[in-house]
Amino acid sequence: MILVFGKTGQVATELQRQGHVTALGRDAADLSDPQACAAVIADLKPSVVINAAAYTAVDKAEEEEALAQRINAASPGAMAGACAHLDIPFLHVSTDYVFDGTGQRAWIETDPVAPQNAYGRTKLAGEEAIRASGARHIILRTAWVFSAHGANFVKTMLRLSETRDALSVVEDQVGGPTPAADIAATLLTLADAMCDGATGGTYHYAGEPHTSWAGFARAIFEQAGRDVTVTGIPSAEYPTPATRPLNSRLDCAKLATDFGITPADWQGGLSRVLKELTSETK
Ligand SMILES: NC(=O)C1=CN([C@@H]2O[C@H](COP(=O)(O)OP(=O)(O)OC[C@H]3O[C@@H](n4cnc5c(N)ncnc54)[C@H](OP(=O)(O)O)[C@@H]3O)[C@@H](O)[C@H]2O)C=CC1
Ligand SMILES: Cc1cn([C@H]2C[C@H](O)[C@@H](COP(=O)(O)OP(=O)(O)O[C@H]3O[C@@H](C)C(=O)[C@@H](O)[C@H]3O)O2)c(=O)[nH]c1=O
Ligand SMILES: [Mg+2]
Repeated sequence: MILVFGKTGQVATELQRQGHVTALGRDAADLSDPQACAAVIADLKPSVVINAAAYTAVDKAEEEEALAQRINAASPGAMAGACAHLDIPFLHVSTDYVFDGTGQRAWIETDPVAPQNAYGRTKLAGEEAIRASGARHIILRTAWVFSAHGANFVKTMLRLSETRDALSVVEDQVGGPTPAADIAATLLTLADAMCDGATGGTYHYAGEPHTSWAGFARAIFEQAGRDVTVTGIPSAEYPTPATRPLNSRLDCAKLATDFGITPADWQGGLSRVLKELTSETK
């Protein structure tokens, strides 16, 4: 049995579509309660666990860091501990926001981390708790996740285009938008490999080609056929409670070398997500 924490989120939804998984929502496992998360693993005795739940509200985390820390660090740590006890692999999703965003080069897995906001600090603490647990694990760092479900930048842009014909979007934050469907497929492949005895570790997986949020917005409006003018602005002109890293590029070569998994094609993924959204006549 593949046990998934998370049911309604972007990655959790795609995992349920693509894999034969048992997905636990907040009602079955609340990540603000680490002991309850560990107990459910001990109880169900799955063959592998994937954690696709997290506190992902980046700005709100600035005010709720203690809660975000329980959800993003204490609970994944407790889950990993329970997996170590059962001797089963644990797969977890982390973020580009563990990096400080300096430089232009794509980050490799061993680069120094230095999160710039509360969400990033809690996600980094989650990584550290998992590594300390003794569980055989994969920490898959990804970035800029989008899908037809849940809250994401694509859906925000489409919503804004209903009432606006011009938008200002930051152009100095650069990264790789990543379709949730590709993350789910990658996690399922990695879960198999881990069950077959792969060593695991920390890996980067994101979409290519790299672009800015402004570039991503332009691609969204172009593919969706919406006539919205996007003006690229520096981050300083779009103040938010949480500071975002400027350089979010993730180097995904290690995943290709060890597992033959290449970066996601976000432009193709965007086309599929837009089709799905139109077929739902949203
Ligand atoms: N979104 C992004 O751009 C990125 C995400 N990631 C990481 O990828 C992973 C998946 O993210 P994504 O699919 O986008 O997440 P979403 O924001 O789409 O969904 C978050 C999920 O976590 C659940 N959740 C939140 N709090 C709790 C709680 N206390 N107890 C139980 N469940 C809870 C939510 O359930 P509910 O519906 O009940 O609130 C929801 O299912 C996360 O680890 C995230 O940090 C990494 C990089 C980028
Ligand atoms: C709506 C809007 C946003 N922006 C900017 C703000 C921000 O810098 C950028 C993206 O906005 P978002 O709020 O979608 O970004 P954010 O919620 O920070 O997205 C992040 O979520 C977490 C969970 C991650 O792990 C990251 O990889 C990343 O995907 O666009 C504009 O410049 N103009 C706009 O009109
Ligand atoms: Mg957001």
